[in-house]
Amino acid sequence: MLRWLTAGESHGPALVAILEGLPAHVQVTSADIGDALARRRLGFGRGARMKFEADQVTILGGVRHGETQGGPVAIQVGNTEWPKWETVMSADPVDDDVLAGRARNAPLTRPRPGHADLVGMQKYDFDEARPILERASARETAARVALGRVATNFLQQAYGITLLSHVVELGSVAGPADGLLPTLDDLSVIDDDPLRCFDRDLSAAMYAEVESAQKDGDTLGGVVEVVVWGLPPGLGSHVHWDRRLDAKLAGALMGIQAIKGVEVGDGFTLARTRGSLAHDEIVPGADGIARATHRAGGTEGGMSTGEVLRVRAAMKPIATVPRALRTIDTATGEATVAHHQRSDVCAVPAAGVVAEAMVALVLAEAALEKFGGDSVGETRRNHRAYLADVAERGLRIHS
Ligand SMILES: Cc1cc2nc3c(=O)[nH]c(=O)nc-3n(C[C@H](O)[C@H](O)[C@H](O)COP(=O)(O)O)c2cc1C
Ligand SMILES: C=C(O[C@@H]1CC(C(=O)O)=C[C@@H](OP(=O)(O)O)[C@H]1O)C(=O)O
Repeated sequence: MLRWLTAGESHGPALVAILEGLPAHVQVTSADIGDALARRRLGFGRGARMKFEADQVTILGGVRHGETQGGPVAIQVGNTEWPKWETVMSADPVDDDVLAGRARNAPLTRPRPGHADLVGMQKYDFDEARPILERASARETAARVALGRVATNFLQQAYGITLLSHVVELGSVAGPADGLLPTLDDLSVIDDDPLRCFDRDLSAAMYAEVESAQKDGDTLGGVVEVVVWGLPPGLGSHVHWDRRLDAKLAGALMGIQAIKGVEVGDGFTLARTRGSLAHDEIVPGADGIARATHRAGGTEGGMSTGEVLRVRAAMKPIATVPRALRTIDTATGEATVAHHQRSDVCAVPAAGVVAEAMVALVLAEAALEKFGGDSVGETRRNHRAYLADVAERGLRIHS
């Protein structure tokens, strides 16, 4: 079983992340994790913090000389701004008079609509939003991306599975039509574009959309797609709801801050399509069983089909709108506008990188459930033996 946890606040000293259940001999370095975090920091329309946030990576355990050892992998991602926040966010008690001298410590009593602020204050018995927003902040996604990179290395090294995300919609700019199956070559160039869109014309329109929102003091959401190549058939299961791969992917993607909708394959479009045009017919391929189309997005019956997997996540617009939204001051009960300092105008490309991480973690868990193994070599052998058996039974997938 693969388990993972993160801890830490947005303006605390660091985020920490633990991944437990990974086999020995996964090759991973702090430079790999640093690269993944750098991809998450990119994007057009991100706020001031992303320009200086350095994501200082330290692997604290589970890896020796660039290889996992079979024990839990622990990673720390340091927050560059910590010295400025040390008093306000100190874990140990701080004298009231010292705290009072800190501008950042003004109680946040104007909860921001669209954030966890108000309901968090109600639920956790706080008179201000600071303790809520610190943990609710998407800063935490840096820790998930760190873990996701370890899972991505594992998937690649053990089974030859590769995955990438791209932005398919941004604000009112709609991307590639449903059913389009981007190739690894299409998406390999995506890291050259901070908006992570592989269509140059669309990307240009997306830049204009962000600039226009920025000018208007507004924010944007969008839709990202994660595409996975090289999956074997049979990850997940049809036998019980909580073993379905599509359900696990949807849960993991919805678990990202600000994600409000998930689609597998052509998802919502399929609901508006007649059955004769909605499914992927099974046809003979040159070297195995093939599909005439790719509408299902690579799962049937809660299991990976062995086709390319496609999952989409819809992100709501950033909730800290510069043209501040109405709220109340909870200290006085009076109408006012929400607290606003700096924030992103658009974080959709970053959400795509986070979505990759979540998909990688879910797939790593599902693959280990299917193939087991305490070392990369062992799980690789099990995977190969399964694929050989499927082929022997005349059920090989066309590649
Ligand atoms: C990568 C990423 C960056 C984000 N940056 C911001 C931001 O700068 N300002 C903001 O208000 N919300 C930002 N968000 C979204 C908030 O964290 C999110 O709206 C908040 O947690 C409430 O959403 P929820 O209702 O889905 O939890 C970001 C989300 C992601 C995934
Ligand atoms: C720090 C990150 O994103 C932050 C997510 C975020 C939010 O409210 O979710 C608000 C902003 O943080 P701050 O309030 O410190 O400016 C973003 O910069 C990050 O992605 O690493």
